[in-house]
Amino acid sequence: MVWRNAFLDPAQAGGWAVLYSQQHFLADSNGVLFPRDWVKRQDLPIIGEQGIGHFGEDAVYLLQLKPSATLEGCTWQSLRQFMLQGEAETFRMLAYAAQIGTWYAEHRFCGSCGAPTRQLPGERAMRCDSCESQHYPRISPSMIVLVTRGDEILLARSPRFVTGVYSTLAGFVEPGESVEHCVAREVREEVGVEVKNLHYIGSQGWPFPHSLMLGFHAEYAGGDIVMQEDEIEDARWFRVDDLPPLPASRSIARHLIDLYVARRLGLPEPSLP
Ligand SMILES: NC(=O)c1ccc[n+]([C@@H]2O[C@H](COP(=O)([O-])OP(=O)(O)OC[C@H]3O[C@@H](n4cnc5c(N)ncnc54)[C@H](O)[C@@H]3O)[C@@H](O)[C@H]2O)c1
Ligand SMILES: [Mg+2]
Ligand SMILES: [Zn+2]
Repeated sequence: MVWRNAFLDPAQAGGWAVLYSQQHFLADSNGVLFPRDWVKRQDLPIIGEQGIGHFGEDAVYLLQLKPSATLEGCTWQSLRQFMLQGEAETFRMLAYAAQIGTWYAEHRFCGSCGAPTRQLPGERAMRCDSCESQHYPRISPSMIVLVTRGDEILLARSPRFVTGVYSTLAGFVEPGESVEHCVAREVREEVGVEVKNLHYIGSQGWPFPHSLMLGFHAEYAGGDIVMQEDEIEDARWFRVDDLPPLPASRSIARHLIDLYVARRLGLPEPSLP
């Protein structure tokens, strides 16, 4: 089944609902989709409602709930869990739903003047009538890069990672800089080395909570590894045939690594998930 984003009017009855709060979805043994009209009879603390798209032929709505909400036979499951183990199209749907939920939760009041906002009909925007501003879903561009040196790749560990896992370097683009500049700056800040010959590989929406990852390969150009305090716990060069535990297979971090390794070892190239 294929997921497609769409703007649906919540005034329409019927369809299916995903039940969302703070990066979690209610799920039972049948999954995350519940008959919407039935859900609305369950006396749940609903904060907001959005029509978000179609899963196959079915209309899907996002019901934003208070975190205290409970539904018999259901448990709250994290978006990260669906990224790690869920079916691909279901994860795409939930990734979109979570970002719409985050946007809605963070823009119920105007950031400029503090007045309550209202949702514009027909557009994914929160409107402040008091100061006439509009607030759209926020997307945070971030670079992610695999630094390479022939048969070696530079991987690092953040203290936040699962024990033993090493990954590529990543960081948020700052206002006014290009993504290319961000790659060079973040690599310098996090591991102290210089890079050259950037190659853009591809991008990935990353809903934790609203990053857009822009992925690169870059060649090592000089410098010794100097780790950034607090951010980087360890960073080293690894040979492509002797790698540590790597990030989740659905991440662009993993794709950048797998792609480079495949090219070096003459294996078939993987495609971006
Ligand atoms: N999909 C993937 O494969 C993959 C892999 C690694 C990182 N990521 C994502 O890349 C993003 C950036 O990576 P990072 O954590 O190394 O970033 P980073 O190196 O820029 O440092 C993180 C710090 O940036 C600050 N920050 C948080 N949100 C921000 C924002 N919207 N704009 C600017 N600064 C912000 C915070 O102080 C945070 O501790 C994160 O969202 C992370 O989840 C995705
Ligand atoms: Mg970083
Ligand atoms: Zn306002």
